[in-house]
Amino acid sequence: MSDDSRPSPTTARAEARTAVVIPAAGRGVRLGPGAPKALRALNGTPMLIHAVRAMAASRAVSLVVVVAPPDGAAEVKSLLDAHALPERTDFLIVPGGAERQDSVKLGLDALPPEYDIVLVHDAARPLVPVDTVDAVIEAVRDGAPAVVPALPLADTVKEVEPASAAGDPEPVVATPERARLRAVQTPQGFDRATLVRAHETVTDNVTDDASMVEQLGLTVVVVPGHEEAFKVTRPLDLVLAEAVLARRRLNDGF
Ligand SMILES: Nc1ccn([C@@H]2O[C@H](COP(=O)(O)OP(=O)(O)OP(=O)(O)O)[C@@H](O)[C@H]2O)c(=O)n1
Ligand SMILES: C[C@](O)(CO)[C@H](O)COP(=O)(O)O
Repeated sequence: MSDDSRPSPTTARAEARTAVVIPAAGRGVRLGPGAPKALRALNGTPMLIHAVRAMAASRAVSLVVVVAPPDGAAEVKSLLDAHALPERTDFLIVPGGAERQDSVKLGLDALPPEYDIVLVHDAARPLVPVDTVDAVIEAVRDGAPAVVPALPLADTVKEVEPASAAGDPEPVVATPERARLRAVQTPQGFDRATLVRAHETVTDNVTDDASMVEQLGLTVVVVPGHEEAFKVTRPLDLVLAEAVLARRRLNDGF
């Protein structure tokens, strides 16, 4: 017997609630000595707070799970309490793990059952514009199991045979066709059940969540990324991030 009052799968996805997991437990070794990267300041405000605000700026996001440095959950709670954040958004804080993948899994494990769409967003990408966040959510709502924002590359990329010892030469093995390559950013968006299955199934070391979904044999959809969604990885990235914030302040007229 059919039940016409039951929502179709497409309608159900369009109405699904969205949560964001923000892995913020990394040390930031490539940025140099100092506090864990997510807690370092950009124009006086911790990078993590910028990232949380970037996610909470989307009206579709009703929960943000911050995955804190393993011994830093109390500090992260104090930071969230001390900064203005949208009241419509709920927050959870969980301690992170040894690798990014472990931290994302710990964040996923903390999600309440009512969230069917999950975004995973690096604290290290504090300046992603809300339009990019919304485009990712929209594509998941439209039915994609996994969505990544991405940009074409400016550099030519070479595949090399990695040196076995420091200083050894690294012969080039191949030059992939640049027009077919994309630099992938976050937030990456997922149907929750798919992302949970990917984290339960894939044990290889991977550098992003979408590649785990690829390993399940599912299609990952690309939407346009944004230059301001770059990852703060090395010291020069801090200079760029502060310049972007200064330009935004000028454009906003304060
Ligand atoms: N064990 C880890 C490692 C990384 N991350 C998070 O994953 C995101 C992307 O990682 P990356 O930029 O590599 O950060 P770090 O691991 O801190 O950087 P590095 O590799 O230079 O130490 C960051 O927001 C980082 O805090 C995490 O939550 N848990
Ligand atoms: C997830 C990611 O930001 C996509 O580009 C990236 O792979 C993270 O890499 P990292 O080495 O953990 O910074």
